[in-house]
Amino acid sequence: MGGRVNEDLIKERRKCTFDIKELTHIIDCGEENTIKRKQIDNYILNIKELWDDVPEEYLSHKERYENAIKKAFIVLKVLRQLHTGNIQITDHRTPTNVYSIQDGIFRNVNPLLIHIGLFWSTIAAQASTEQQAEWLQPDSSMIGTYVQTELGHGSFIRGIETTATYDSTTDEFILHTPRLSAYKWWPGGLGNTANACLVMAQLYINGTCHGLHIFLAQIRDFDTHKPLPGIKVGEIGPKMGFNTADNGFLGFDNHRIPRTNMLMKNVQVLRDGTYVKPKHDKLTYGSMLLTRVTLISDLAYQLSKAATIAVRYSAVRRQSPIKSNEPERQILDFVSQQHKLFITIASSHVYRVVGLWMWNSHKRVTADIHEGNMGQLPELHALACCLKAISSRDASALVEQCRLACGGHGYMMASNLPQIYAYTTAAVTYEGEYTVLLLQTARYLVKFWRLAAEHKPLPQNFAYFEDYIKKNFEQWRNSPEGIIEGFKAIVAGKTKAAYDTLQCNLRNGREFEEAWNMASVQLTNASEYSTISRNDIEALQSRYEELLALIRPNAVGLVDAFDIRDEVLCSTLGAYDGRVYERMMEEASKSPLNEDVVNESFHKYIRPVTMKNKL
Ligand SMILES: CC/C=C\C/C=C\C/C=C\CCCC(=O)SCCNC(=O)CCNC(=O)[C@H](O)C(C)(C)COP(=O)(O)OP(=O)(O)OC[C@H]1O[C@@H](n2cnc3c(N)ncnc32)[C@H](O)[C@@H]1OP(=O)(O)O
Ligand SMILES: Cc1cc2nc3c(=O)[nH]c(=O)nc-3n(C[C@H](O)[C@H](O)[C@H](O)COP(=O)(O)OP(=O)(O)OC[C@H]3O[C@@H](n4cnc5c(N)ncnc54)[C@H](O)[C@@H]3O)c2cc1C
Repeated sequence: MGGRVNEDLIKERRKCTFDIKELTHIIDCGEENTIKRKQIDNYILNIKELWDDVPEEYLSHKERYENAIKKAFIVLKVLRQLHTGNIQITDHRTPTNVYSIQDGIFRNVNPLLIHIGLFWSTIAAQASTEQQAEWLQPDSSMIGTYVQTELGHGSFIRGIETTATYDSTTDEFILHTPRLSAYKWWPGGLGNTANACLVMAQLYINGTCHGLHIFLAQIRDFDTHKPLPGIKVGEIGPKMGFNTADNGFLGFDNHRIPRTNMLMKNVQVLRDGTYVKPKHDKLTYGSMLLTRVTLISDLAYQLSKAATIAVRYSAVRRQSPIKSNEPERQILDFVSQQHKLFITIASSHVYRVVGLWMWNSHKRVTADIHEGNMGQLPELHALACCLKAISSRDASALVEQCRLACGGHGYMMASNLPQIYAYTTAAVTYEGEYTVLLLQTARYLVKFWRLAAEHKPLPQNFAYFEDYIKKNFEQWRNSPEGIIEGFKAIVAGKTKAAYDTLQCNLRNGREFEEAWNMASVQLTNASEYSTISRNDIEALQSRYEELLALIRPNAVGLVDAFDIRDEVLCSTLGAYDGRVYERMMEEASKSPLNEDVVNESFHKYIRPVTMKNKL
């Protein structure tokens, strides 16, 4: 859309006090990455077939999927060409970042998300060298997904009921779905797209259950795409979001696969049925750990999109004067509006930095595991659980706050904020539900509190537990170090409270698991344990308000630095030129309800009632 840039946005950009490009380079981890990102953006976003004439929302469920598949395979073809041309399409930060432009292409979810993000990465991490050589061919016919959750079990995966029974007479596993609750339910791309999948199932050898293992199973004919005999597969129906992801269901009726289709890097079943144990029995859960880590960066990116839309809109939107004799003000001038928006910008930076740190930690710990050293895995798991839980919860709350900050127009699909919310809030549930993951971290913390309470030696990372017990915490100081001290006091205090409740429940004769359940609200909720006083809080509040005023002139510059193209933002409210009302009118004109001046329902249903006695 041509036309002048909104005057208010021009003024905002003029008064920005820092170099926007420099911040973009910091966000991209270096200028060379910015250049590379822009090249890939240009290359892919210039493909005309990727753009819709009719907005996605006006398509039926089936049309949406078919449209998304068309685009997914255009993108896949391009990615393969880039790969063949030896152009590295992932960067060193996280594998999800370069896929972020896909948010714009699909305005929803790529049906190949799990194929690219989980199927390939699980094979790369958990299949043996020979299996990888066979399955990870760039021109493979396999379109895969990650099939774990069942109708009856998602969080408690030890409860999964699908079985893989070894038949030594034929050297095969028999995959079977024993009852309705054992049907696989949810995997992305499973409904119509995938012809293969990685299945999580209970391994049985000679009547002994060895727990959960991962198996590669072909489910559709590669040529005809028809389900193989013994496979019942389909799509699960419309959802709050993710409607182009064809999440599916799957049942096996004694479906046979070769023994060599079990992922065998960490664990093996030999020809004679001998079971060779893994070095750590949670290595099978490795894909969940990796995805939790990458999600933190992805959620930071979703926050930067929501902030860009809401801040630009708030600079353009004028409503009511502050003083009665003044013109109407930009809504960004209201301090309460700044309070709603600036925290979203800040949180995006926080989770971007933490996500990068976790990504590097994951690389380091994975290299150690490769060398047989599992020592750092529990800490990484505890951190990934907690950070995935709070980043998804924060992101969905803040995206919703941005939507509300755009008033009525934020409720329009054309603002793209409802879609960003639907995408973000799903992450609170998938890949480990919020509370369930917090309880995993609590389990880790309580273990170390027990050591502290029993005055046993603690690792350096938990020395502050001992400080808390010995009341070594200093009084609150308003400085970065002081704030960190304050947070340590909160963690120690809330862990102590939960631990004491747990002990009390145990003393009252409860079994451990029951005592744990009774303490679970304390285990997940923050309590007010702090070194901070009422005066400190007042001082912090006024400092916070000063900071809002300091950030205000740079607000538009800060979101411009995220450097998200209009084609990716997909928002009438957030485009770079700020031509909000023009874009809204143009989008409204695409509504099918504007095709006829008089809709035919008037003649069929309205007129016969309203004109009944007058005809
Ligand atoms: C690259 C990615 C790109 C794109 C992706 C983006 C978007 C994708 C969109 C959608 C994808 C959605 C995919 C899915 O949702 S797949 C399904 C995910 N499902 C889950 O996450 C299930 C959650 N449940 C669990 O993880 C487990 O059931 C559990 C809660 C962890 C409990 O497991 P359990 O076996 O019962 O273990 P516990 O008895 O509780 O603990 C025993 C012991 O093991 C430790 N532990 C648990 N998990 C791990 C792990 N992953 N790694 C290391 N250690 C682990 C646990 O701490 C405990 O240790 P102790 O020392 O205390 O004994
Ligand atoms: C959009 C989307 C995409 C998905 N994609 C995939 C996929 O590709 N592959 C796949 O395998 N799965 C996928 N899933 C499934 C997803 O991983 C599960 O839904 C998720 O792990 C939550 O499990 P659940 O549905 O069993 O929830 P439940 O565990 O039934 O949760 C319901 C409630 O019970 C509580 N609860 C459960 N257990 C405990 C406990 N021990 N202590 C305290 N409270 C508890 C929870 O906190 C929650 O409040 C997807 C889900 C969604 C929404």
